[in-house]
Amino acid sequence: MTHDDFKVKVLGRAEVKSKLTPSSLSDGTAFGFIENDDRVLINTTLSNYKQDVETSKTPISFEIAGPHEYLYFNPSNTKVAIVTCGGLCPGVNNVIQSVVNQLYYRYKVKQIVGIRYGYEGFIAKYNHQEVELTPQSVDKIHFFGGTVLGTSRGDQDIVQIVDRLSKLNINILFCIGGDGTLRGAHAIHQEIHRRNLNISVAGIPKTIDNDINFIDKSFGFETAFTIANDIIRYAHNEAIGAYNGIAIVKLMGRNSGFIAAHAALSVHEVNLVLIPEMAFDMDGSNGFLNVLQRRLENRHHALIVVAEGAGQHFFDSATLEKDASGNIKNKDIGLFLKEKITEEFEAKGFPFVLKYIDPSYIIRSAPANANDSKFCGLLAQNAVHAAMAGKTDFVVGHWNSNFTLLPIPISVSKRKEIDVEGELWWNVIETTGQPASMKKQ
Ligand SMILES: Nc1ncnc2c1ncn2[C@@H]1O[C@H](COP(=O)(O)OP(=O)(O)OP(=O)(O)O)[C@@H](O)[C@H]1O
Ligand SMILES: O=P(O)(O)OC[C@H]1O[C@](O)(CO)[C@@H](O)[C@@H]1O
Ligand SMILES: [Mg+2]
Repeated sequence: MTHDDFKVKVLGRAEVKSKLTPSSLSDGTAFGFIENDDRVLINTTLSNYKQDVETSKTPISFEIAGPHEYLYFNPSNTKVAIVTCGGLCPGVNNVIQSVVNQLYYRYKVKQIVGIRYGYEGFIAKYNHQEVELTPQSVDKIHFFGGTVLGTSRGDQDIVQIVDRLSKLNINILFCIGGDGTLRGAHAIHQEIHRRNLNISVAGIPKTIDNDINFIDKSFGFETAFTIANDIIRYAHNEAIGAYNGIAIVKLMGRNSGFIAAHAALSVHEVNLVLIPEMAFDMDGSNGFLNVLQRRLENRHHALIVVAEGAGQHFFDSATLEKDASGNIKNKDIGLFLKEKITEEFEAKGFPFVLKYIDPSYIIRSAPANANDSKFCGLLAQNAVHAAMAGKTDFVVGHWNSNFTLLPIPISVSKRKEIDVEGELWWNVIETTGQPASMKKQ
């Protein structure tokens, strides 16, 4: 990838160049506006910088988000739609509320509609009616988990979506969702572009899995692993309460193990973490079962955290099922581990007590915690700034302490995963004391 791949698109030249009133203090000091060439480096190490200088390469960087002085849209006749798609995630209502408030109070945009139940809300056959959104109607929604607009999975016809956007005279569409939603947003943008329409499409990254590329964290992730933290601590009590007690906690994380890794790092009592990115064997002297048995022989209890996407290689790939959006439905690795441990230890006459805990949706249907609430508000404000300036096909992100804007295709070009040779995974290994590899010898 080159520097140019990271350039955010802007809609064609604006007819009306409205100006944003600066945020200023009574002494006239104004909060600065952002210029299009304000950027943050992807890699800030000195060695990387020297290498770029030596090879005369323009380093890869992201556009910094923030208020632009010149607006593409004229607030008095701008109409905005907001849609939420994919699985629930803490903070969706905070984002909806902050988008509405920022548009209404900062930009004086008064026409805002919510699309019901994800992308299917655009499709006539479902007969979902748009709802008007005002600061009054979204007042207090941030106290609740879920999404007041409703959500859905499943492919929808992009042509019909853009027909509906045109019919409603929408100028800006905010798509709140994960990688699937962002792919959908890009497809909508392409159809808008094909028809030469002036509609901006903005993405706001929602996923507890934290698997969106080039974004250091998605909203909801932190709340999800914080809730998991409590559950793991309680599971530890189950493990230590019995001789050779084993507690297994399965956590969401379809393809990436960030929730499991961060939850384990935040608890410190976890002995084994299994994630999708790490291949492991059941048998053999270094395999999972023997590692677990040695742990029990030494300490007489074991706390295991397993991400739902771990160990999928143990299941027959011919029986794989997909959800309505085409995402692979993982088989239950927690139950599989329970069965394998039971089989092995019973056959050996090795005493144990096993509790399997699957908190499932509980970690994602709760309201956002304080840090996520703050993060949601700032992501939303920055998405509004960029969209009002005419940016399109972008997702608002966060990198190296800055809010950023990324072209959507870049953000979905690859799923973000844990590098098992990188710092985060080594932190997990050092904190848990688990072997670096659980592969057969
Ligand atoms: N390539 C695509 N083109 C058009 N629409 C898409 C595309 N990929 C996904 N979508 C649509 O985006 C919506 C959300 O996708 P999906 O169910 O995968 O959730 P997500 O946004 O990835 O969130 P989660 O993190 O919960 O999985 C669905 O309606 C899906 O059909
Ligand atoms: O059962 P659902 O709602 O399709 O979603 C489950 C998936 O959604 C996620 O929570 C991501 O949103 C994954 O961790 C999980 O695999
Ligand atoms: Mg997804």
